[in-house]
Amino acid sequence: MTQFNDLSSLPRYLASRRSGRPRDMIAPGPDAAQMREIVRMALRTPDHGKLNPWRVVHVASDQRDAFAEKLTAAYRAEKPEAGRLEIEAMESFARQAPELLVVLYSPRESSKIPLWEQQLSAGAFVMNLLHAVHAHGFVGGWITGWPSYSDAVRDMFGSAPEQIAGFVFIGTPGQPLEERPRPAVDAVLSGWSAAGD
Ligand SMILES: Cc1cc2nc3c(=O)[nH]c(=O)nc-3n(C[C@H](O)[C@H](O)[C@H](O)COP(=O)(O)O)c2cc1C
Repeated sequence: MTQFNDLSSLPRYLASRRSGRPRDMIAPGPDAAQMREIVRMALRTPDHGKLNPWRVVHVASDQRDAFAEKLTAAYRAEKPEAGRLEIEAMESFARQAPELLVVLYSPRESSKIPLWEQQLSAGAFVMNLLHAVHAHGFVGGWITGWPSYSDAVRDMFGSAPEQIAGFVFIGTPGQPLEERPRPAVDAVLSGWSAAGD
């Protein structure tokens, strides 16, 4: 059986990294001090121009009901025809897993650094955040879905032109993690051909 997120060495961890499924996560999650340390580690993210075009909002566990209420209201406002199941899915989204960090992409539009590079840095930041979560013995899951693309939801955490890069749910796996198919190295890695053929 594969051991995922093997913390016995850095290469072993990187070779066995696996996200958790937020809806399967149970307590414990990180405490306040661990959460600060997780974010501190994620600050070591490649970032052209030292712009830090990303920031994080922690939704505390006692704020999840309020988030669920606001999320379902935003969903209803955009989709007045939504049925009960869709609304319940939004409620579950807001309440799943012990901890929730919302990562915002905060572009510096006046900078000379292209926005594409700032977006790449935001993605790298979320990946680094996941590594930091796993380094603390927890499991993380990066998800987007409808809430990440709603301006009303974005406005709960930030303001335009910011965008939600992802919801990072954090906890302990409540179910064994399962392997996920990965591409073969040769499907991804090729040698360069100077002739372009
Ligand atoms: C930008 C982004 C958004 C994602 N959104 C979702 C999502 O909404 N729902 C989901 O099930 N997985 C989503 N994923 C995939 C998971 O985060 C995760 O990568 C996937 O389940 C595979 O697990 P792994 O990280 O162990 O490879 C997203 C990944 C990325 C990079």
